[in-house]
Amino acid sequence: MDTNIENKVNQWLQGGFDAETVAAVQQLQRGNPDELADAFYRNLEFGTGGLRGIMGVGTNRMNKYTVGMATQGFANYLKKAVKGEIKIAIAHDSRNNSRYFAEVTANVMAANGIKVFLFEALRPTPELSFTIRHLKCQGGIVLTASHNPKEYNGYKAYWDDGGQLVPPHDKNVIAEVEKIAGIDEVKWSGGEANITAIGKDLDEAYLQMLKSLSINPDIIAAQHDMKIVYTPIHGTGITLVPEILKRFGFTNVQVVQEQATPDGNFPTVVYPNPEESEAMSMGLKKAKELDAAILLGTDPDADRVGIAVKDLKGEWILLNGNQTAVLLFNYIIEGRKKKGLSGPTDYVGKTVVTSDLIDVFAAKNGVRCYNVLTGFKWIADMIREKEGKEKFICGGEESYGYMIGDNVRDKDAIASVAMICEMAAYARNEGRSLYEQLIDIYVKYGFYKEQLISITKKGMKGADEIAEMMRSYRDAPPATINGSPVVKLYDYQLQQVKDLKTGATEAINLPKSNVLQFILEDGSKISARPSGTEPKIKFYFSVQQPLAAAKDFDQVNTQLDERVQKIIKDMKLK
Ligand SMILES: O=P([O-])(O)O[C@H]1O[C@H](COP(=O)(O)O)[C@@H](O)[C@H](O)[C@H]1O
Ligand SMILES: [Mg+2]
Repeated sequence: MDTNIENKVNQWLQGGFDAETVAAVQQLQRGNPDELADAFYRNLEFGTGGLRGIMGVGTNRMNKYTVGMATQGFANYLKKAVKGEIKIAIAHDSRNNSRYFAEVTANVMAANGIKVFLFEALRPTPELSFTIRHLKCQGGIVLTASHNPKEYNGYKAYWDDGGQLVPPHDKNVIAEVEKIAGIDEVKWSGGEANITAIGKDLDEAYLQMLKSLSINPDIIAAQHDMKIVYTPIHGTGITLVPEILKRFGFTNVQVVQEQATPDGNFPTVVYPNPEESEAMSMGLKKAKELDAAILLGTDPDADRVGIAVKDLKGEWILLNGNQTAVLLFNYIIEGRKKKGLSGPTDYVGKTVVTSDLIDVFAAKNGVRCYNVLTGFKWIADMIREKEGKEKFICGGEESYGYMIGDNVRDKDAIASVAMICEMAAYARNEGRSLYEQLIDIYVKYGFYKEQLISITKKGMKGADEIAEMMRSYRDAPPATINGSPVVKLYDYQLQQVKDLKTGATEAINLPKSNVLQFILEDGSKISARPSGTEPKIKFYFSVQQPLAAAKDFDQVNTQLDERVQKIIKDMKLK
Protein backbone atom coordinates (compact mmCIF):
# COMPACT_ATOMS: atom_id res chain seq x y z
CA MET A 1 0.00 0.00 0.00
CA ASP A 2 1.00 3.60 -0.72
CA THR A 3 2.96 4.89 2.33
CA ASN A 4 0.90 8.07 2.42
CA ILE A 5 -2.26 5.99 2.83
CA GLU A 6 -0.58 3.66 5.29
CA ASN A 7 0.58 6.55 7.49
CA LYS A 8 -2.87 8.05 7.61
CA VAL A 9 -4.49 4.72 8.40
CA ASN A 10 -2.02 4.16 11.25
CA GLN A 11 -2.76 7.60 12.61
CA TRP A 12 -6.46 6.71 12.73
CA LEU A 13 -5.71 3.43 14.45
CA GLN A 14 -3.49 4.92 17.11
CA GLY A 15 -4.37 8.57 17.53
CA GLY A 16 -7.15 8.60 20.10
CA PHE A 17 -10.10 8.05 17.75
CA ASP A 18 -13.24 6.50 19.25
CA ALA A 19 -13.55 2.72 19.41
CA GLU A 20 -16.27 2.54 16.78
CA THR A 21 -14.14 4.44 14.28
CA VAL A 22 -11.08 2.30 14.97
CA ALA A 23 -13.16 -0.86 14.52
CA ALA A 24 -14.54 0.42 11.21
CA VAL A 25 -11.01 1.19 9.92
CA GLN A 26 -9.86 -2.28 10.97
CA GLN A 27 -12.77 -3.85 9.21
CA LEU A 28 -11.89 -2.04 5.98
CA GLN A 29 -8.28 -3.16 6.41
CA ARG A 30 -9.36 -6.76 6.63
CA GLY A 31 -12.16 -6.87 4.12
CA ASN A 32 -11.93 -4.03 1.63
CA PRO A 33 -8.48 -2.63 0.77
CA ASP A 34 -9.80 -0.66 -2.23
CA GLU A 35 -12.38 1.06 -0.11
CA LEU A 36 -9.73 1.72 2.55
CA ALA A 37 -7.43 3.33 -0.02
CA ASP A 38 -10.29 5.46 -1.31
CA ALA A 39 -11.17 6.55 2.23
CA PHE A 40 -7.63 7.69 3.03
CA TYR A 41 -5.81 8.57 -0.19
CA ARG A 42 -6.54 12.28 0.16
CA ASN A 43 -8.20 14.78 2.45
CA LEU A 44 -11.67 16.03 1.56
CA GLU A 45 -11.22 19.26 -0.33
CA PHE A 46 -13.27 22.40 -0.77
CA GLY A 47 -14.79 21.96 -4.25
CA THR A 48 -17.53 23.85 -6.13
CA GLY A 49 -19.80 23.70 -3.11
CA GLY A 50 -17.55 23.34 -0.05
CA LEU A 51 -16.59 19.98 1.40
CA ARG A 52 -18.56 17.05 0.06
CA GLY A 53 -18.00 13.34 0.50
CA ILE A 54 -19.39 9.96 1.35
CA MET A 55 -20.07 9.46 5.06
CA GLY A 56 -17.73 6.99 6.74
CA VAL A 57 -14.32 6.66 8.34
CA GLY A 58 -11.24 8.18 6.72
CA THR A 59 -9.70 11.49 5.72
CA ASN A 60 -11.56 11.47 2.41
CA ARG A 61 -14.93 10.93 4.09
CA MET A 62 -17.46 13.00 5.95
CA ASN A 63 -17.31 12.11 9.64
CA LYS A 64 -17.06 13.76 13.04
CA TYR A 65 -13.28 14.10 12.70
CA THR A 66 -13.09 15.61 9.22
CA VAL A 67 -15.94 17.96 10.15
CA GLY A 68 -14.21 18.86 13.41
CA MET A 69 -10.84 19.51 11.76
CA ALA A 70 -12.41 21.61 8.99
CA THR A 71 -14.22 23.62 11.64
CA GLN A 72 -11.10 24.09 13.76
CA GLY A 73 -9.28 25.33 10.64
CA PHE A 74 -12.16 27.67 9.81
CA ALA A 75 -12.17 28.94 13.40
CA ASN A 76 -8.40 29.51 13.36
CA TYR A 77 -8.69 31.47 10.15
CA LEU A 78 -11.65 33.53 11.37
CA LYS A 79 -9.65 34.47 14.43
CA LYS A 80 -6.75 35.64 12.29
CA ALA A 81 -8.85 37.46 9.73
CA VAL A 82 -11.44 39.16 11.94
CA LYS A 83 -10.81 41.81 14.55
CA GLY A 84 -13.24 41.89 17.46
CA GLU A 85 -16.16 39.61 18.23
CA ILE A 86 -16.80 36.75 15.82
CA LYS A 87 -20.31 35.45 15.17
CA ILE A 88 -21.29 32.62 12.91
CA ALA A 89 -24.57 30.98 11.88
CA ILE A 90 -25.05 27.24 11.35
CA ALA A 91 -27.83 25.34 9.59
CA HIS A 92 -28.36 21.81 8.32
CA ASP A 93 -30.57 19.85 5.97
CA SER A 94 -32.55 16.62 6.34
CA ARG A 95 -29.70 14.18 5.63
CA ASN A 96 -28.64 11.44 7.97
CA ASN A 97 -26.09 12.88 10.44
CA SER A 98 -26.67 16.46 9.33
CA ARG A 99 -28.00 17.49 12.75
CA TYR A 100 -25.17 15.64 14.47
CA PHE A 101 -22.50 17.27 12.27
CA ALA A 102 -24.15 20.66 12.83
CA GLU A 103 -23.85 20.15 16.58
CA VAL A 104 -20.21 19.04 16.26
CA THR A 105 -19.54 22.17 14.18
CA ALA A 106 -21.34 24.42 16.66
CA ASN A 107 -19.46 22.89 19.61
CA VAL A 108 -16.05 23.33 17.98
CA MET A 109 -16.75 26.93 16.96
CA ALA A 110 -18.12 27.73 20.43
CA ALA A 111 -15.18 26.07 22.19
CA ASN A 112 -12.98 28.45 20.19
CA GLY A 113 -14.75 31.41 21.76
CA ILE A 114 -16.90 32.14 18.70
CA LYS A 115 -20.53 33.14 19.16
CA VAL A 116 -22.73 30.61 17.37
CA PHE A 117 -26.30 30.94 16.11
CA LEU A 118 -27.47 27.40 15.51
CA PHE A 119 -30.80 26.73 13.81
CA GLU A 120 -32.99 24.69 16.14
CA ALA A 121 -33.88 22.28 13.31
CA LEU A 122 -33.46 21.78 9.57
CA ARG A 123 -33.65 24.87 7.34
CA PRO A 124 -33.03 25.73 3.67
CA THR A 125 -29.50 26.73 2.67
CA PRO A 126 -30.58 30.15 1.32
CA GLU A 127 -32.05 31.02 4.72
CA LEU A 128 -28.60 30.51 6.21
CA SER A 129 -27.08 32.87 3.66
CA PHE A 130 -29.77 35.42 4.53
CA THR A 131 -29.16 34.89 8.27
CA ILE A 132 -25.44 35.63 8.00
CA ARG A 133 -26.26 39.04 6.56
CA HIS A 134 -29.23 39.67 8.83
CA LEU A 135 -27.36 38.88 12.06
CA LYS A 136 -24.15 40.48 10.76
CA CYS A 137 -22.15 37.32 11.21
CA GLN A 138 -18.60 36.88 9.97
CA GLY A 139 -19.28 33.46 8.56
CA GLY A 140 -21.61 30.51 8.38
CA ILE A 141 -21.92 26.82 7.62
CA VAL A 142 -24.61 24.52 6.27
CA LEU A 143 -24.31 20.78 6.80
CA THR A 144 -25.65 19.36 3.56
CA ALA A 145 -24.55 17.52 0.46
CA SER A 146 -27.25 19.30 -1.49
CA HIS A 147 -28.73 16.98 -4.14
CA ASN A 148 -26.05 14.28 -3.96
CA PRO A 149 -27.01 10.65 -3.26
CA LYS A 150 -27.95 9.71 0.31
CA GLU A 151 -24.52 8.28 1.21
CA TYR A 152 -23.08 11.80 0.98
CA ASN A 153 -22.93 14.69 3.33
CA GLY A 154 -21.14 17.99 3.10
CA TYR A 155 -20.14 21.31 4.54
CA LYS A 156 -20.93 24.54 2.75
CA ALA A 157 -18.85 27.33 4.26
CA TYR A 158 -19.74 31.00 4.01
CA TRP A 159 -18.07 34.38 4.54
CA ASP A 160 -19.56 37.54 5.99
CA ASP A 161 -21.34 38.59 2.80
CA GLY A 162 -23.43 35.41 2.83
CA GLY A 163 -21.59 33.91 -0.14
CA GLN A 164 -19.69 30.62 -0.05
CA LEU A 165 -15.93 30.91 0.49
CA VAL A 166 -13.95 32.11 -2.51
CA PRO A 167 -10.24 32.95 -2.74
CA PRO A 168 -8.37 33.92 -0.74
CA HIS A 169 -10.58 32.74 2.14
CA ASP A 170 -11.13 29.18 0.86
CA LYS A 171 -7.39 28.61 0.36
CA ASN A 172 -6.61 30.21 3.69
CA VAL A 173 -9.10 28.02 5.54
CA ILE A 174 -7.66 24.93 3.87
CA ALA A 175 -4.14 26.02 4.82
CA GLU A 176 -5.31 26.32 8.43
CA VAL A 177 -6.98 22.90 8.26
CA GLU A 178 -3.78 21.38 6.89
CA LYS A 179 -1.77 22.83 9.76
CA ILE A 180 -3.84 20.83 12.25
CA ALA A 181 -1.66 17.86 13.03
CA GLY A 182 -4.22 15.68 14.75
CA ILE A 183 -7.62 15.49 16.34
CA ASP A 184 -6.27 16.51 19.72
CA GLU A 185 -5.70 19.99 18.27
CA VAL A 186 -9.44 20.34 17.80
CA LYS A 187 -11.31 22.07 20.63
CA TRP A 188 -14.27 19.72 20.72
CA SER A 189 -16.26 21.17 23.60
CA GLY A 190 -16.39 23.56 26.50
CA GLY A 191 -18.01 26.65 24.99
CA GLU A 192 -21.67 25.62 25.08
CA ALA A 193 -22.68 28.97 26.59
CA ASN A 194 -21.66 30.60 23.30
CA ILE A 195 -24.39 28.77 21.39
CA THR A 196 -27.77 30.42 20.79
CA ALA A 197 -30.64 28.56 19.15
CA ILE A 198 -32.39 30.42 16.34
CA GLY A 199 -35.49 29.65 14.29
CA LYS A 200 -38.84 31.41 14.03
CA ASP A 201 -37.55 35.02 14.15
CA LEU A 202 -35.21 34.36 11.28
CA ASP A 203 -37.94 32.60 9.33
CA GLU A 204 -40.11 35.66 9.73
CA ALA A 205 -37.41 38.11 8.64
CA TYR A 206 -36.50 35.96 5.66
CA LEU A 207 -40.12 35.47 4.56
CA GLN A 208 -40.78 39.20 4.79
CA MET A 209 -37.76 39.93 2.64
CA LEU A 210 -38.90 37.34 0.08
CA LYS A 211 -42.36 38.84 -0.05
CA SER A 212 -40.83 42.15 -1.13
CA LEU A 213 -39.45 40.50 -4.29
CA SER A 214 -42.89 40.14 -5.83
CA ILE A 215 -43.25 42.28 -8.97
CA ASN A 216 -46.95 41.76 -9.72
CA PRO A 217 -48.82 40.95 -6.50
CA ASP A 218 -52.07 42.23 -8.05
CA ILE A 219 -51.88 39.55 -10.74
CA ILE A 220 -51.38 36.84 -8.15
CA ALA A 221 -54.50 38.11 -6.43
CA ALA A 222 -56.38 37.65 -9.70
CA GLN A 223 -54.94 34.18 -10.25
CA HIS A 224 -54.69 33.05 -6.62
CA ASP A 225 -56.43 29.74 -7.29
CA MET A 226 -53.91 28.57 -9.90
CA LYS A 227 -53.25 24.93 -9.04
CA ILE A 228 -49.66 24.36 -7.85
CA VAL A 229 -48.14 20.98 -6.96
CA TYR A 230 -45.00 21.03 -4.86
CA THR A 231 -42.62 18.33 -3.66
CA PRO A 232 -39.79 18.93 -1.18
CA ILE A 233 -38.36 15.45 -1.99
CA HIS A 234 -37.94 14.74 1.75
CA GLY A 235 -35.84 17.87 2.21
CA THR A 236 -35.88 21.25 3.92
CA GLY A 237 -38.15 22.95 1.38
CA ILE A 238 -41.15 21.84 3.41
CA THR A 239 -40.21 24.28 6.19
CA LEU A 240 -40.79 27.41 4.08
CA VAL A 241 -42.03 26.77 0.53
CA PRO A 242 -45.73 26.27 1.37
CA GLU A 243 -45.54 29.31 3.65
CA ILE A 244 -43.99 31.64 1.05
CA LEU A 245 -46.53 30.55 -1.56
CA LYS A 246 -49.27 31.37 0.91
CA ARG A 247 -47.76 34.76 1.63
CA PHE A 248 -47.41 35.50 -2.07
CA GLY A 249 -51.17 34.93 -2.20
CA PHE A 250 -51.51 31.46 -3.70
CA THR A 251 -54.41 29.53 -2.23
CA ASN A 252 -54.34 26.25 -4.14
CA VAL A 253 -51.04 24.57 -3.28
CA GLN A 254 -50.89 20.78 -3.05
CA VAL A 255 -47.88 19.17 -1.42
CA VAL A 256 -46.87 15.65 -2.50
CA GLN A 257 -47.58 14.01 0.86
CA GLU A 258 -45.46 10.89 0.26
CA GLN A 259 -42.39 13.14 -0.05
CA ALA A 260 -43.33 15.78 2.50
CA THR A 261 -41.55 14.30 5.52
CA PRO A 262 -37.85 15.13 5.83
CA ASP A 263 -35.90 11.88 5.60
CA GLY A 264 -32.18 11.36 4.96
CA ASN A 265 -32.86 8.02 3.31
CA PHE A 266 -34.95 9.74 0.63
CA PRO A 267 -37.07 6.58 0.54
CA THR A 268 -39.24 7.39 -2.48
CA VAL A 269 -36.46 8.39 -4.91
CA VAL A 270 -33.17 7.05 -6.22
CA TYR A 271 -31.46 10.48 -6.07
CA PRO A 272 -32.97 13.50 -4.33
CA ASN A 273 -32.15 15.69 -7.29
CA PRO A 274 -34.85 17.55 -9.21
CA GLU A 275 -32.57 17.34 -12.27
CA GLU A 276 -33.38 13.62 -12.35
CA SER A 277 -36.77 12.93 -13.91
CA GLU A 278 -37.22 10.01 -11.56
CA ALA A 279 -37.12 12.33 -8.55
CA MET A 280 -39.93 14.37 -10.07
CA SER A 281 -42.07 11.41 -11.13
CA MET A 282 -44.26 11.25 -8.03
CA GLY A 283 -44.91 14.96 -8.31
CA LEU A 284 -45.70 14.59 -11.99
CA LYS A 285 -48.22 11.89 -11.27
CA LYS A 286 -49.96 14.13 -8.79
CA ALA A 287 -49.83 17.15 -11.10
CA LYS A 288 -51.49 15.09 -13.84
CA GLU A 289 -54.13 13.70 -11.52
CA LEU A 290 -55.03 17.16 -10.28
CA ASP A 291 -54.61 18.78 -13.69
CA ALA A 292 -52.37 21.37 -12.06
CA ALA A 293 -50.84 24.40 -13.78
CA ILE A 294 -47.31 23.71 -12.60
CA LEU A 295 -45.18 21.26 -10.64
CA LEU A 296 -42.16 22.34 -8.60
CA GLY A 297 -39.63 20.19 -6.72
CA THR A 298 -36.76 21.29 -4.52
CA ASP A 299 -33.58 19.44 -3.50
CA PRO A 300 -32.74 18.49 0.12
CA ASP A 301 -31.21 21.85 1.07
CA ALA A 302 -33.77 23.77 -1.00
CA ASP A 303 -31.44 25.81 -3.09
CA ARG A 304 -32.29 24.25 -6.43
CA VAL A 305 -35.70 23.80 -7.99
CA GLY A 306 -37.00 21.79 -10.93
CA ILE A 307 -40.28 22.49 -12.65
CA ALA A 308 -42.70 20.79 -15.01
CA VAL A 309 -45.39 22.40 -17.16
CA LYS A 310 -47.65 21.35 -20.03
CA ASP A 311 -46.36 21.66 -23.58
CA LEU A 312 -48.39 22.82 -26.60
CA LYS A 313 -50.09 19.43 -26.86
CA GLY A 314 -51.03 19.50 -23.21
CA GLU A 315 -48.43 16.87 -22.26
CA TRP A 316 -46.42 17.38 -19.11
CA ILE A 317 -42.71 18.00 -19.59
CA LEU A 318 -39.87 18.77 -17.26
CA LEU A 319 -38.07 21.98 -18.17
CA ASN A 320 -34.31 21.96 -17.91
CA GLY A 321 -32.43 24.54 -15.85
CA ASN A 322 -31.64 26.68 -18.88
CA GLN A 323 -35.26 26.87 -19.93
CA THR A 324 -36.38 27.86 -16.45
CA ALA A 325 -33.57 30.42 -16.21
CA VAL A 326 -34.55 31.91 -19.57
CA LEU A 327 -38.20 32.23 -18.52
CA LEU A 328 -37.39 33.61 -15.09
CA PHE A 329 -34.76 36.15 -16.18
CA ASN A 330 -37.02 37.30 -18.98
CA TYR A 331 -39.98 37.70 -16.63
CA ILE A 332 -37.92 39.66 -14.12
CA ILE A 333 -36.21 41.90 -16.69
CA GLU A 334 -39.42 42.65 -18.60
CA GLY A 335 -41.54 42.87 -15.48
CA ARG A 336 -39.22 45.41 -13.88
CA LYS A 337 -39.19 47.41 -17.06
CA LYS A 338 -42.98 47.50 -17.29
CA LYS A 339 -43.26 48.53 -13.66
CA GLY A 340 -40.68 51.28 -14.11
CA LEU A 341 -38.33 49.57 -11.67
CA SER A 342 -35.35 49.15 -14.00
CA GLY A 343 -32.27 51.37 -13.90
CA PRO A 344 -29.16 52.11 -15.97
CA THR A 345 -26.81 49.95 -13.91
CA ASP A 346 -29.01 46.84 -13.78
CA TYR A 347 -27.19 43.60 -14.40
CA VAL A 348 -27.77 39.87 -14.27
CA GLY A 349 -25.25 37.08 -13.66
CA LYS A 350 -24.91 33.53 -14.91
CA THR A 351 -22.26 30.89 -15.34
CA VAL A 352 -20.24 30.24 -18.51
CA VAL A 353 -22.08 26.95 -19.07
CA THR A 354 -25.55 28.51 -18.85
CA SER A 355 -27.64 29.43 -21.93
CA ASP A 356 -26.26 32.30 -24.03
CA LEU A 357 -29.84 33.20 -24.88
CA ILE A 358 -29.85 35.13 -21.61
CA ASP A 359 -26.93 37.29 -22.79
CA VAL A 360 -28.89 38.02 -25.95
CA PHE A 361 -32.17 39.18 -24.42
CA ALA A 362 -30.49 40.98 -21.53
CA ALA A 363 -28.52 43.07 -24.05
CA LYS A 364 -31.67 43.77 -26.09
CA ASN A 365 -33.33 45.02 -22.92
CA GLY A 366 -30.47 47.26 -21.89
CA VAL A 367 -29.40 45.01 -19.01
CA ARG A 368 -25.80 43.90 -18.62
CA CYS A 369 -25.15 40.19 -18.36
CA TYR A 370 -21.94 38.90 -16.80
CA ASN A 371 -20.61 35.35 -16.95
CA VAL A 372 -18.71 33.67 -14.14
CA LEU A 373 -17.32 30.21 -13.44
CA THR A 374 -19.59 27.36 -12.34
CA GLY A 375 -20.53 27.66 -8.70
CA PHE A 376 -22.94 30.12 -7.19
CA LYS A 377 -20.14 31.41 -5.01
CA TRP A 378 -18.81 33.18 -8.12
CA ILE A 379 -22.10 34.97 -8.63
CA ALA A 380 -21.98 36.07 -4.98
CA ASP A 381 -18.36 37.14 -5.44
CA MET A 382 -19.34 39.29 -8.40
CA ILE A 383 -22.17 40.94 -6.48
CA ARG A 384 -19.77 41.87 -3.71
CA GLU A 385 -17.33 43.37 -6.18
CA LYS A 386 -19.98 45.44 -7.92
CA GLU A 387 -21.73 46.50 -4.73
CA GLY A 388 -22.56 50.21 -4.78
CA LYS A 389 -21.59 50.51 -8.45
CA GLU A 390 -24.08 48.34 -10.35
CA LYS A 391 -27.42 46.89 -9.42
CA PHE A 392 -27.81 43.10 -9.32
CA ILE A 393 -31.23 41.95 -10.49
CA CYS A 394 -31.05 38.20 -10.66
CA GLY A 395 -28.67 35.33 -11.25
CA GLY A 396 -28.83 31.72 -12.27
CA GLU A 397 -27.28 28.67 -13.74
CA GLU A 398 -28.26 25.65 -15.80
CA SER A 399 -28.12 23.35 -12.80
CA TYR A 400 -31.49 24.51 -11.49
CA GLY A 401 -30.22 27.36 -9.32
CA TYR A 402 -31.56 30.93 -9.34
CA MET A 403 -31.24 33.98 -7.16
CA ILE A 404 -33.49 37.01 -7.11
CA GLY A 405 -32.21 40.28 -5.67
CA ASP A 406 -29.11 40.36 -3.50
CA ASN A 407 -30.39 39.77 0.03
CA VAL A 408 -29.36 36.15 -0.25
CA ARG A 409 -25.96 35.34 -1.72
CA ASP A 410 -26.53 31.77 -2.78
CA LYS A 411 -29.06 30.13 -5.01
CA ASP A 412 -32.48 30.28 -3.44
CA ALA A 413 -35.21 27.80 -4.24
CA ILE A 414 -37.62 29.41 -1.80
CA ALA A 415 -37.46 32.73 -3.63
CA SER A 416 -37.39 30.90 -6.97
CA VAL A 417 -40.49 28.82 -6.32
CA ALA A 418 -42.41 31.97 -5.39
CA MET A 419 -41.20 33.91 -8.45
CA ILE A 420 -41.74 31.01 -10.84
CA CYS A 421 -45.32 30.66 -9.61
CA GLU A 422 -45.81 34.41 -9.96
CA MET A 423 -44.48 34.16 -13.52
CA ALA A 424 -46.85 31.28 -14.27
CA ALA A 425 -49.74 33.30 -12.82
CA TYR A 426 -48.74 36.24 -15.02
CA ALA A 427 -48.77 34.08 -18.14
CA ARG A 428 -52.07 32.53 -17.13
CA ASN A 429 -53.55 35.97 -16.65
CA GLU A 430 -52.68 36.71 -20.25
CA GLY A 431 -54.26 33.45 -21.33
CA ARG A 432 -50.91 31.87 -22.09
CA SER A 433 -48.87 29.01 -20.71
CA LEU A 434 -45.24 29.14 -19.63
CA TYR A 435 -44.40 26.88 -22.53
CA GLU A 436 -45.94 29.30 -25.02
CA GLN A 437 -44.06 32.04 -23.28
CA LEU A 438 -40.79 30.18 -23.82
CA ILE A 439 -41.52 29.77 -27.52
CA ASP A 440 -42.30 33.48 -27.78
CA ILE A 441 -38.86 34.21 -26.34
CA TYR A 442 -37.27 31.93 -28.96
CA VAL A 443 -39.12 33.69 -31.76
CA LYS A 444 -38.02 37.06 -30.47
CA TYR A 445 -34.37 36.30 -29.73
CA GLY A 446 -33.41 32.95 -31.25
CA PHE A 447 -33.99 29.29 -30.40
CA TYR A 448 -31.24 28.03 -28.10
CA LYS A 449 -31.30 24.38 -27.16
CA GLU A 450 -29.08 22.91 -24.48
CA GLN A 451 -28.34 19.46 -23.15
CA LEU A 452 -26.12 18.12 -20.42
CA ILE A 453 -24.41 14.74 -20.21
CA SER A 454 -22.66 13.62 -17.03
CA ILE A 455 -20.40 10.60 -17.02
CA THR A 456 -19.83 9.13 -13.56
CA LYS A 457 -16.34 7.84 -12.77
CA LYS A 458 -15.96 6.98 -9.12
CA GLY A 459 -13.05 6.87 -6.71
CA MET A 460 -9.33 7.38 -7.18
CA LYS A 461 -9.27 5.61 -10.54
CA GLY A 462 -12.27 7.55 -11.82
CA ALA A 463 -10.67 10.87 -10.84
CA ASP A 464 -7.57 9.93 -12.84
CA GLU A 465 -9.65 8.98 -15.86
CA ILE A 466 -11.49 12.28 -15.76
CA ALA A 467 -8.21 14.19 -15.52
CA GLU A 468 -6.91 12.20 -18.49
CA MET A 469 -10.01 12.98 -20.59
CA MET A 470 -9.58 16.69 -19.95
CA ARG A 471 -5.86 16.46 -20.70
CA SER A 472 -6.40 14.79 -24.05
CA TYR A 473 -9.08 17.31 -25.13
CA ARG A 474 -6.69 20.07 -24.16
CA ASP A 475 -3.62 18.61 -25.85
CA ALA A 476 -5.39 17.49 -29.00
CA PRO A 477 -8.64 19.41 -29.48
CA PRO A 478 -10.86 18.02 -32.24
CA ALA A 479 -10.52 19.88 -35.57
CA THR A 480 -14.19 19.39 -36.40
CA ILE A 481 -17.22 18.22 -34.46
CA ASN A 482 -20.25 16.93 -36.35
CA GLY A 483 -18.67 18.19 -39.58
CA SER A 484 -18.38 21.76 -38.35
CA PRO A 485 -14.88 23.16 -37.79
CA VAL A 486 -13.93 24.09 -34.23
CA VAL A 487 -13.20 27.79 -34.65
CA LYS A 488 -12.51 28.84 -31.09
CA LEU A 489 -11.17 27.10 -28.02
CA TYR A 490 -11.77 28.55 -24.58
CA ASP A 491 -9.34 27.15 -22.05
CA TYR A 492 -10.20 28.48 -18.60
CA GLN A 493 -7.20 26.73 -17.09
CA LEU A 494 -4.85 28.71 -19.32
CA GLN A 495 -7.23 31.68 -19.01
CA GLN A 496 -7.17 32.14 -22.73
CA VAL A 497 -9.40 31.87 -25.76
CA LYS A 498 -7.74 30.90 -29.01
CA ASP A 499 -8.98 31.58 -32.51
CA LEU A 500 -8.05 28.36 -34.23
CA LYS A 501 -8.07 29.91 -37.70
CA THR A 502 -5.73 32.81 -37.03
CA GLY A 503 -3.98 31.50 -33.93
CA ALA A 504 -4.76 34.79 -32.16
CA THR A 505 -5.34 34.54 -28.42
CA GLU A 506 -7.25 36.67 -25.96
CA ALA A 507 -7.25 36.59 -22.18
CA ILE A 508 -10.18 35.23 -20.18
CA ASN A 509 -10.66 37.40 -17.17
CA LEU A 510 -11.77 34.72 -14.70
CA PRO A 511 -9.93 32.65 -12.10
CA LYS A 512 -8.24 29.49 -13.38
CA SER A 513 -10.55 26.53 -13.74
CA ASN A 514 -10.40 23.19 -15.50
CA VAL A 515 -13.01 24.00 -18.15
CA LEU A 516 -12.78 23.74 -21.94
CA GLN A 517 -15.19 25.11 -24.50
CA PHE A 518 -15.26 24.38 -28.20
CA ILE A 519 -17.08 26.86 -30.42
CA LEU A 520 -18.07 25.48 -33.80
CA GLU A 521 -18.43 27.38 -37.03
CA ASP A 522 -22.17 26.68 -37.02
CA GLY A 523 -22.51 28.45 -33.66
CA SER A 524 -22.73 25.33 -31.52
CA LYS A 525 -20.86 25.32 -28.23
CA ILE A 526 -19.56 22.33 -26.30
CA SER A 527 -18.19 22.69 -22.79
CA ALA A 528 -16.37 20.06 -20.74
CA ARG A 529 -15.45 20.19 -17.06
CA PRO A 530 -15.01 17.83 -14.13
CA SER A 531 -17.75 18.29 -11.53
CA GLY A 532 -16.55 19.90 -8.33
CA THR A 533 -19.17 18.17 -6.22
CA GLU A 534 -19.57 14.65 -7.59
CA PRO A 535 -17.32 12.06 -9.26
CA LYS A 536 -18.41 13.10 -12.75
CA ILE A 537 -17.23 14.75 -15.91
CA LYS A 538 -19.86 17.05 -17.38
CA PHE A 539 -20.43 17.93 -21.04
CA TYR A 540 -22.72 20.80 -21.92
CA PHE A 541 -24.06 21.15 -25.45
CA SER A 542 -25.63 24.26 -26.88
CA VAL A 543 -27.00 24.67 -30.39
CA GLN A 544 -29.05 27.48 -31.85
CA GLN A 545 -31.01 28.64 -34.84
CA PRO A 546 -33.50 31.42 -35.53
CA LEU A 547 -37.18 30.58 -35.09
CA ALA A 548 -39.31 32.54 -37.56
CA ALA A 549 -42.69 31.77 -36.02
CA ALA A 550 -44.19 29.74 -33.19
CA LYS A 551 -45.77 27.36 -35.71
CA ASP A 552 -42.27 26.23 -36.78
CA PHE A 553 -41.36 25.26 -33.23
CA ASP A 554 -41.75 21.48 -33.57
CA GLN A 555 -39.75 21.33 -36.76
CA VAL A 556 -36.85 23.46 -35.52
CA ASN A 557 -36.93 21.70 -32.18
CA THR A 558 -36.42 18.35 -33.92
CA GLN A 559 -33.60 19.75 -36.04
CA LEU A 560 -31.79 21.14 -33.01
CA ASP A 561 -32.29 17.89 -31.10
CA GLU A 562 -30.79 15.97 -33.97
CA ARG A 563 -27.83 18.31 -34.09
CA VAL A 564 -27.12 17.73 -30.41
CA GLN A 565 -27.40 13.96 -30.83
CA LYS A 566 -24.99 14.03 -33.75
CA ILE A 567 -22.48 16.06 -31.76
CA ILE A 568 -22.72 13.57 -28.89
CA LYS A 569 -22.22 10.68 -31.26
CA ASP A 570 -19.34 12.33 -33.05
CA MET A 571 -17.61 12.96 -29.73
CA LYS A 572 -18.18 9.30 -28.83
CA LEU A 573 -19.93 10.19 -25.62
CA LYS A 574 -22.71 7.66 -26.13
O1 LIG B 1 -24.46 21.15 -5.34
P1 LIG B 1 -25.09 22.46 -5.04
O2 LIG B 1 -26.54 22.50 -5.39
O3 LIG B 1 -24.75 22.96 -3.72
O4 LIG B 1 -24.45 23.51 -6.04
C1 LIG B 1 -23.09 23.65 -6.25
O5 LIG B 1 -22.69 22.70 -7.20
C2 LIG B 1 -23.34 22.77 -8.43
C3 LIG B 1 -22.78 21.65 -9.27
O6 LIG B 1 -21.42 21.85 -9.39
P2 LIG B 1 -20.51 20.83 -10.14
O7 LIG B 1 -20.93 20.92 -11.58
O8 LIG B 1 -19.13 21.32 -9.93
O9 LIG B 1 -20.81 19.48 -9.57
C4 LIG B 1 -23.07 24.12 -9.05
O10 LIG B 1 -23.73 24.21 -10.26
C5 LIG B 1 -23.52 25.20 -8.11
O11 LIG B 1 -23.24 26.45 -8.61
C6 LIG B 1 -22.85 25.03 -6.78
O12 LIG B 1 -23.33 26.02 -5.92
MG1 LIG C 1 -28.81 22.02 -3.12
